[in-house]
Amino acid sequence: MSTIAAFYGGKSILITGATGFLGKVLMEKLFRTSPDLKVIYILVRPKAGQTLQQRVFQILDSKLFEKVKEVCPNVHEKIRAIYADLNQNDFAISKEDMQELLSCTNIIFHCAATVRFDDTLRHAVQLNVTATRQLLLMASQMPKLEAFIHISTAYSNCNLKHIDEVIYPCPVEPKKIIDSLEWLDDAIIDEITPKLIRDWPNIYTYTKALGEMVVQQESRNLNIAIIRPSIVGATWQEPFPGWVDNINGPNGIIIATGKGFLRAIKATPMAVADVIPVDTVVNLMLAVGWYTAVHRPKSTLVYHITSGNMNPCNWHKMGVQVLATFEKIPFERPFRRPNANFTSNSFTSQYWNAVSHRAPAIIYDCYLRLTGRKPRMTKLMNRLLRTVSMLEYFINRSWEWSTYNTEMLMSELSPEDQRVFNFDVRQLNWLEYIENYVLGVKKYLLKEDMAGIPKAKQRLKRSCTPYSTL
Ligand SMILES: CCCCCCCCCCCCCCCCCCCCCCCCCCCCCC(=O)SCCNC(=O)CCNC(=O)[C@H](O)C(C)(C)COP(=O)(O)OP(=O)(O)OC[C@H]1O[C@@H](n2cnc3c(N)ncnc32)[C@H](O)[C@@H]1OP(=O)(O)O
Ligand SMILES: NC(=O)C1=CN([C@@H]2O[C@H](COP(=O)(O)OP(=O)(O)OC[C@H]3O[C@@H](n4cnc5c(N)ncnc54)[C@H](OP(=O)(O)O)[C@@H]3O)[C@@H](O)[C@H]2O)C=CC1
Repeated sequence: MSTIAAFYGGKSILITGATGFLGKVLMEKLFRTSPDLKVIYILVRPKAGQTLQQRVFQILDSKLFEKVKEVCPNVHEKIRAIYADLNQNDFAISKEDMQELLSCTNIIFHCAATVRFDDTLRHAVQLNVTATRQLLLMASQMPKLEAFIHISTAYSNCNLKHIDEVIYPCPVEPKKIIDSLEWLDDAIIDEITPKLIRDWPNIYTYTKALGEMVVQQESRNLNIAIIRPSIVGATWQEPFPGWVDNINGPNGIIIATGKGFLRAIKATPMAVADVIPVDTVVNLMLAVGWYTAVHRPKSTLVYHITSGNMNPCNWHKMGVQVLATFEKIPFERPFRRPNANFTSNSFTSQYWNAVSHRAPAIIYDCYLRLTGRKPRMTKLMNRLLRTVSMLEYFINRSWEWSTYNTEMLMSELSPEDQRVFNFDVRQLNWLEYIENYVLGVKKYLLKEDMAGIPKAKQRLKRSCTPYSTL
């Protein structure tokens, strides 16, 4: 019997960000391995015209939760969706709900965040910093709380090259930033933002670093741990390979390349592609929740969950494998045949953007106009190139993350727990993983029918562009 699975039995668990990519996989694994848990409270806001209940039903009715319904048929009764908006004071949680949360919660997993690179400083601070502080304050009023697990990112200190499992101080105190945002107007905030974020590449990574400082400062006598995943990718094994549900990180790039929109990218082929499967991250989270509650380390431990130092893969290898998979499993109705070039400097990058991206888009828009349709390709291409330019920072550098705490935890687990909550990334076969990843993007993101593969392959054969120049 798994000690970790048994630990979550009978527990009341609070998850923020449960409707997000990581949150859904976390809930799935919890219900599948500990169906006797008492309740999972999730803080949810209504969205896109859907009520909280509709959002919960949509998640539970998805393919991701198919196995859960077999092992935990009453899963609907075990999720308690609580209306909450982390942008508001007290999260706008009703008095009764707050009372229940405060008196019953045993474990907190804080996943909610804005992960947009271009968010405003005001909004990103509110969600990634102030809301974390607010949640810690709530946690300090929970008599039954055993552990508070905060999800950060391995890139919160990406202004450093070697990153240890410690909390690094930020140049300006989070409290000072929170206070000043209260009275500064938006125009001034925009002006001072570059000065504040200094050598961080974007507001997201900067505010995640501030969030960690807040965790350190407000930890009081709580049992807290911080988890820092690198680039979170599709599931590796559980509940099935290749599950993915948003266009963040590599996912949008895979789509744009597979559909033939993106054909060149400024990337360093030998830079480490530090992708980590989402189920690996979730397994570590659950192991950390157990360890923090049971062993109560004296200080806040930080755990890196990255692939680079244990089982490195580089962007070249990834690119080649992604392209090879497109040949076996092509996407439907591509704009052009998928192809990819790494460019090494800004000049060649601009050249390829003009020749391989903007010019074909303009020509295609002329064709659309001439046939009486609305032009759209130039706009789409411009947005794609803007997105790619924001990701470039991360595909042209390598980082070293130390993983002492993560390895220590692995050695503390029983053989059964190491199997059920496997976060040993050394066992990952990249070629197999990437193929399943691309297949998952096709199935779960693009919702393309696998029956269409032979036809898509025939089309690809007829097109004459050389396949890969990577
Ligand atoms: C095992 C997999 C390996 C993958 C390897 C890929 C190989 C692919 C192909 C082969 C060869 C080609 C060369 C390969 C070279 C390697 C390239 C790989 C790139 C991988 C880069 C990953 C870097 C991630 C870095 C992460 C660091 C921190 C990690 C974290 O902690 S948190 C999670 C990260 N957060 C995000 O990813 C959010 C980023 N997104 C944003 O901030 C915003 O979306 C935005 C970029 C600012 C754009 O905002 P907009 O206002 O314009 O609006 P919107 O969000 O609605 O999107 C607009 C349009 O842009 C499209 N789009 C959005 N995101 C992406 C994306 N990641 N890639 C492509 N396109 C994207 C979106 O579809 C919209 O399109 P439209 O509606 O048609 O206009
Ligand atoms: N994905 C990645 O590559 C990586 C992610 N991380 C970290 O992992 C965590 C989870 O990320 P991920 O799942 O990918 O992100 P998602 O964007 O998929 O999910 C974000 C979650 O936060 C919730 N949220 C955002 N704003 C609010 C709000 N005002 N009130 C209530 N809930 C809100 C979202 O709810 P809603 O559905 O209503 O929008 C959603 O559930 C984050 O802390 C992120 O920094 C770290 C490293 C890499």
